[in-house]
Amino acid sequence: MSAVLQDGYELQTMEQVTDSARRVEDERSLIRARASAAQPVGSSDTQDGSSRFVYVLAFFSALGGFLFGYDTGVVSGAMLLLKKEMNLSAFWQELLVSSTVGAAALSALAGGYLNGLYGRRKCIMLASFIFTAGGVILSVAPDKVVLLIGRLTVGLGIGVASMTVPVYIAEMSPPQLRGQLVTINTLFITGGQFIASVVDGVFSYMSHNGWRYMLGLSVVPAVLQFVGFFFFLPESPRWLLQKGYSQQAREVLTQIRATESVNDEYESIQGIIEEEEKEAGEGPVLCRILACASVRRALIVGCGLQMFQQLSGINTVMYYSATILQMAGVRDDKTAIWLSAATAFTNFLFTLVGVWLVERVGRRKLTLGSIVGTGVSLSVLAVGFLLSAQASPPVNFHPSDPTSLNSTCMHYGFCEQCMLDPNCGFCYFENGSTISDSSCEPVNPANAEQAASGRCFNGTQENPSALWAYNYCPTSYSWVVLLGLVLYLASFAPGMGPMPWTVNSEIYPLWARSTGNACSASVNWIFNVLVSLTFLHVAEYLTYYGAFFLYTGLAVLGFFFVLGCLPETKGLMLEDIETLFSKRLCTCGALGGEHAHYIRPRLDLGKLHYGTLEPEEGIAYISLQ
Ligand SMILES: O[C@H]1[C@H](O)[C@@H](O)[C@H](O)[C@@H](O)[C@H]1O
Repeated sequence: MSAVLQDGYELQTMEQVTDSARRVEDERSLIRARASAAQPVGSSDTQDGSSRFVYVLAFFSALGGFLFGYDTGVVSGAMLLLKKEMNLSAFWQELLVSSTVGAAALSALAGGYLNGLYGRRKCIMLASFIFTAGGVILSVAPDKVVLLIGRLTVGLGIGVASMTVPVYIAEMSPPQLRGQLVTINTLFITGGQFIASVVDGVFSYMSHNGWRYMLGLSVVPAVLQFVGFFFFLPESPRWLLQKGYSQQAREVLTQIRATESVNDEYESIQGIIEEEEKEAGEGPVLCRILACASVRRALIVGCGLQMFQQLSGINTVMYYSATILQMAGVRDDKTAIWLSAATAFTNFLFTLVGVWLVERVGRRKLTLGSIVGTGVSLSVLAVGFLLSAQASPPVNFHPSDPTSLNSTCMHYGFCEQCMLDPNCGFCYFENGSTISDSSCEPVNPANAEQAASGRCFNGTQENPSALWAYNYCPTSYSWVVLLGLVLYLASFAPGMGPMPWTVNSEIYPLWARSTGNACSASVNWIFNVLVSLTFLHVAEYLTYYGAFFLYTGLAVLGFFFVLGCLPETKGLMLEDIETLFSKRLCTCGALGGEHAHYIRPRLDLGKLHYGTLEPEEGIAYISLQ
């Protein structure tokens, strides 16, 4: 028999095949036994003690998530005040917003290295120290350069926290609670975003120095986290064992499980670490990850999930919610700020649904359901924008103001074209649903909430009932867009929001965990900055509905990615999860004795399938589930 071996196939004798098959079955029974041994929460005193402590631990760790949400969310409200007080150009505004996200992308990568070297606890303390320093710098900043330094500092903290906290919580949690506890971190992210929008609302009434409070308040949770970790919270036993601190590791395990009988768990972690050490190759961890097929697969799944999370447009939708609400008829600025807080609250509320569902339905079903809903609601948003564009009111008044005459705004015949040009806005009168005397006029460069001059310029407003629409057009289809927004948050927040973080915290073996999470977190930040920076340009070229149809298409791609690649990790011990991505051998009993078989596992629909191929007979996939 001639054999052509392809990548991923191994030539085996029947004896080896049978032996491997037995090993696979043994391991799988062990996993099942461990999973079923995991009792429901609070079923005994020990479990009560253990879960109480891990909940406290998750709370202090997730303050890192809160700061991530707060610092990324608070800036939009602070910018409204800052741009007036510091006279910031559009370039500086953009710089102050995106510098934080850019710094987070870089420091998430560096965080991987620091995590491996100094452990999870020290990295979380480092992040809270950086957050504190950043908050102080921002609240006392005398000028825009110091503000930039503060925003960069805060970004460094966010990056380290975003990759360390999920790993720490995952490593401390018992398997049956892990998904829920790690998802609490995302709940805190969205909670931080919500509190930030409330703080923005409250301090927006304080036109002088209000931004100092908005940006500086983050110091409070940062100090709380530092103190909590300094005095009470232990290092991860997995990291301790990996570094050879076995006695400490056993003590921490005993403390967090609230029981003396941690032998099984301790030995199982130790066994895996020893095995990993034997197999560990040489060179930088990233090269070893890329060279090892199973971990490489996990990395692709982890980075892909983070990429699709951002490509499905969450931050655009959140950022754009104020405009969507204005389209729906909210005219007053202050009301729009409070309604944006309502959007952030909806995101938070539905993340809570995710915390409740993750251990009930599992990561895979939750992510799949969520991405389907996300895609559908993105298309509802797109249709809403399309209908609004088609019914876009015409420009029928050409004011004789000299500023308008010199501007390109004068050339637009419909509101739709006018609002897609960032330099123009739509000025009109409304009588019931009738729009009259509408014009396209240049926006005031110092304040987009009014025109540069004429009827919609607040300074010399000739007619106070003239309305000004910047970035949107008055439409009677706003309810479709509003429906799309609510549907979007309700479907994105329970799954696509938290699952990329949760799944990443569990899919890598210990030796690759810090680096794997560092890479996937920075993919998240890179795509975050990419999507938010390109949104307005994409909308200019494709219009708003085009941009949202594009996001719909990306969500469809994301669906197939999740469908084909994401296995279920619910209930498994961290040490067992790697096997979901690894090449395994098994045999089909019917195959003949002296035959050699090409064997390759494949991940399909979340179940593991092991394939045996006899050259004459083709591939036969058998499922062990
Ligand atoms: O998981 C979070 C969450 O969904 C936030 O609302 C979003 O702003 C972040 O970008 C994301 O990573």
